Amino acid sequence: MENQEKPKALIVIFGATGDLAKRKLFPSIYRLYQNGKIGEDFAVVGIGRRSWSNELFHTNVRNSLGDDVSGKEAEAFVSHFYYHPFDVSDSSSYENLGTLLNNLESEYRTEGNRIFYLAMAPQFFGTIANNLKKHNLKSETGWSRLVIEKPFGHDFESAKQLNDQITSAFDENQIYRIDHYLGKEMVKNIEVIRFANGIFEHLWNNRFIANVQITSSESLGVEDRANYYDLSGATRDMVQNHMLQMVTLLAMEPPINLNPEEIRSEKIKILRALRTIDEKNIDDYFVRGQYGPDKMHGRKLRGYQEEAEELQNSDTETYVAGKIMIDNYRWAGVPFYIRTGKRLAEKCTKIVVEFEDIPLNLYQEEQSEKSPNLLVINIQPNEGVTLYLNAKKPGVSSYSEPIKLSYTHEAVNSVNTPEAYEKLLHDCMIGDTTNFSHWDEVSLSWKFVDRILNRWSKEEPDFPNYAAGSMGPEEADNLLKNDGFHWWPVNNEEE
Ligand SMILES: NC(=O)C1=CN([C@@H]2O[C@H](COP(=O)(O)OP(=O)(O)OC[C@H]3O[C@@H](n4cnc5c(N)ncnc54)[C@H](OP(=O)(O)O)[C@@H]3O)[C@@H](O)[C@H]2O)C=CC1
Ligand SMILES: O=C1O[C@H](COP(=O)(O)O)[C@@H](O)[C@H](O)[C@H]1O
Repeated sequence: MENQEKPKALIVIFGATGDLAKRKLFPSIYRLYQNGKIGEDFAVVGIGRRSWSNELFHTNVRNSLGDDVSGKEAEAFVSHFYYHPFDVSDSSSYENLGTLLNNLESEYRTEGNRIFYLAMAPQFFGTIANNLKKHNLKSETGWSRLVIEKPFGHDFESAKQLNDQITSAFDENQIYRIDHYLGKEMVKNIEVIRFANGIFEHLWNNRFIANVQITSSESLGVEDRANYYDLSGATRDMVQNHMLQMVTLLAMEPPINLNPEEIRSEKIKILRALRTIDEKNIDDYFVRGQYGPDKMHGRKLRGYQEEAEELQNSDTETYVAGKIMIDNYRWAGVPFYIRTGKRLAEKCTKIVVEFEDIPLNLYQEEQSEKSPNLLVINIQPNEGVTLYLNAKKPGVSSYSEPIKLSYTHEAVNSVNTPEAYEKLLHDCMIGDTTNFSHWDEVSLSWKFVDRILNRWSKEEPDFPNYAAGSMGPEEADNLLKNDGFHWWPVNNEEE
């Protein structure tokens, strides 16, 4: 990792006329610029097929920054952007790109550092990587980094093929596979909460933790991504990457230091310890769902199959819940429940760690009710941590009631925490690979979800099976009920 106060680089965005560039990449680069995380020594080259001029590119970049951004600073920012149209499958066009990069490199004093950001469909990743190598566009004087967007493959086999293609042109340590959950402030905080607090770390094992629940619910439906999503589904879209990454951070052993390699090696051990579920037993561990129509917040909502013509009769899952077992010394017997889905009651990502209850609570009014201690890590939209304890009800009663100790991240810092992409782009510029997925993580997580998907591909589901605006199918509740647990509410008002 370089110790650069204001890293210098040429950022080449393949897919600069697309949605991701507009919604995430340009605004993130702007915030790095505005916050002084990067100085004037950078330039961005945007690539797409559209025959845009530099001026039109500038207008689009400026518009992507929102209405509040205008004036001299916005103009100074967009002046660093250059549009260079070509079809990425046309090998001859890369020569011209090379000339442009060399010219900009001296103009912007970027010391030969180059980021190639592939914000395009994955079928182009291999072609682009090969052409960059073939036409000597990898830097000779500085560093070169290849940033790859998801999805990284469709299953283990296709991910491996893709990996073979890109690693024939770039070394593993030059490849930055984005998982934007790893850039979220509270996901990064998991490690700190665990390893910087004795009261948690000493209890963080199967003697004191009854179960862990990770929910990432979305109120939005498939929106305009039907083409992508219908081939993907919730398991590939969310479980293979974001959900399993959160499981590894919650379950890993303390690293010996904070080097990316050490942290990664602990995460990989967890992925290797995930219980291999026999295909015939998948239904005991995983539940899939697809939303049907319903009303939410007064709006009449369509079911998934009515969202677009090509989705009629689709059997793609828009919801997954699962019980993940980690068969190692620390976690033997502790279920990690995950659930994620579209068109659920609300947008929320939250982790609930349920501690083992005491054998007898003399202060519990209703003995049949359990009131275990909970540690809740709020990832979004609220950011913070809440610890649920039991304390005496005020007044003459000697019964206990749950109370909560809450820390709200935003309120304390009184500024918005950096957006995930902003953080990850900066990490890439300083060469910090901690928050990117290594091939070993990607391959192990594909192998894990492939078993589930294989099993499901052999049986037609009875879809739709949950109403838009609900919290998913009933079977997902049964997963926990069978173990004597229930999902703790994720209602944002709760915290
Ligand atoms: N959008 C999002 O929120 C997210 C997207 N992603 C991933 O990011 C990547 C990009 O997604 P998104 O921006 O939504 O996609 P879009 O369809 O909006 O954009 C695709 C881009 O690729 C360019 N392109 C396509 N074919 C060629 C070609 N042959 N030569 C040169 N340029 C080409 C298009 O430019 P033109 O049309 O001008 O040729 C456009 O800029 C995908 O891998 C997606 O899965 C990941 C997470 C979230
Ligand atoms: O990667 C993805 O994530 C988003 C959810 O991200 P969040 O930061 O809003 O929680 C999801 O909507 C999308 O389908 C998926 O591709």
